[in-house]
Amino acid sequence: MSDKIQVAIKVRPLVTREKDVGEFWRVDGNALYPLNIDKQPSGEIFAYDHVFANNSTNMEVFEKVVKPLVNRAVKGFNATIFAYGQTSSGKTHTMLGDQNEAGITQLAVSSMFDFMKRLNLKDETGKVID
Ligand SMILES: Nc1ncnc2c1ncn2[C@@H]1O[C@H](COP(=O)(O)OP(=O)(O)OP(=O)(O)O)[C@@H](O)[C@H]1O
Repeated sequence: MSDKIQVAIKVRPLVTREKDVGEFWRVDGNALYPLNIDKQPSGEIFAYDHVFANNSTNMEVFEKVVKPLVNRAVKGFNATIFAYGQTSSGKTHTMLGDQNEAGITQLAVSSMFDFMKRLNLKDETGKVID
């Protein structure tokens, strides 16, 4: 990851009220192609560092975007991840997850604890803390 700021888009699945209208976007690689009312590409292209299609999991987002930052953070570098988007775009689902999948916050914290475990840190008696 070379750029200091990276932007990743996660397209969420349609919710019930949107199903009659259908998908608004076609995802291809790291680009989004808006679809017009006939579901044809409108000709515009929006490209980002990463684009995750609507069947992507939070784990995929974590592995691709978050884990490299966690790996740097545990070495002392600063890192920030925030979700930005209009209401109901899926920020909470991505950050916190739901009953079916963990969010990237939980995955990041778990990953940090795994890292600390591998350091075999010892308490004052010399016993490895697990
Ligand atoms: N990947 C996903 N799979 C299934 N459902 C999803 C997914 N992402 C979002 N949703 C659903 O879409 C709806 C809106 O998502 P969410 O509440 O995360 O949006 P939000 O951006 O946090 O909204 P707000 O800004 O209004 O709080 C919710 O019903 C959520 O369960």
